[in-house]
Amino acid sequence: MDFKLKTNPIPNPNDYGKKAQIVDLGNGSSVVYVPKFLAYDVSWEFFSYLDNHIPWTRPTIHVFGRSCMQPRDTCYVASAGLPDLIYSGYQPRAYSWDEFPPLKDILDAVHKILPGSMFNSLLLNRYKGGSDYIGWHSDDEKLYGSTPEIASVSLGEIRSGEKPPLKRFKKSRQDDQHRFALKHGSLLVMKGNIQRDWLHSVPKRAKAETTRINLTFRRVMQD
Ligand SMILES: O=C(O)CCC(=O)C(=O)O
Ligand SMILES: [Fe+2]
Repeated sequence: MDFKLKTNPIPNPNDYGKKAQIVDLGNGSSVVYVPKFLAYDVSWEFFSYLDNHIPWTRPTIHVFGRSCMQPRDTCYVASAGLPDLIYSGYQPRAYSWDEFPPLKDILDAVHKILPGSMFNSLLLNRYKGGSDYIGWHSDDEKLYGSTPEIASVSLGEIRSGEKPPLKRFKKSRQDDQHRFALKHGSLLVMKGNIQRDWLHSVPKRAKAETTRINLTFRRVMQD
């Protein structure tokens, strides 16, 4: 008897509709990068809408037993009725998609390029220059399940710091690190075991002077 997998585990970059780069990180982790996901001008329109209309906050978070101000602005959008998101001792208020119609347009574009995806929440980050950052972490909160797919759209300044922004958990040899320069209008998708086995970050970068906005679309599991 012959068996054939229902889906091809190694997707063809053309399946993503636009020129995509697929990086297999081993052990069931991979990254898909689509540099020209959104058109350049449209991306700037989204950027200025989000920069001006999102109710950005810079909350106090709690890490390693200390309180500190989160080193970037943030906002959380989620469908009604989902379990609350809590990270670093902070529970962001969940805004509704209806309050920010352009976010629904970006969500539609993400759903279209990733058939079968059903994102229901979005964490937005705004880095107002090179000293704003996000430290090494993984998005391994239980509410996303064990192998979440997370789709990340970047707008504005490219932040490709000196340090690679993805490293394997325990080992951190140079060849176990990967760096992506996330372009204006690009999409990066983290897949499979990546939140279990890898860390990612956007390091400080002295040379970055302008603002970068990042949107991470996630699916909160419902019981
Ligand atoms: O800004 C980015 O590219 C990453 C954001 C991120 O990792 C997060 O919000 O969990
Ligand atoms: Fe993250």
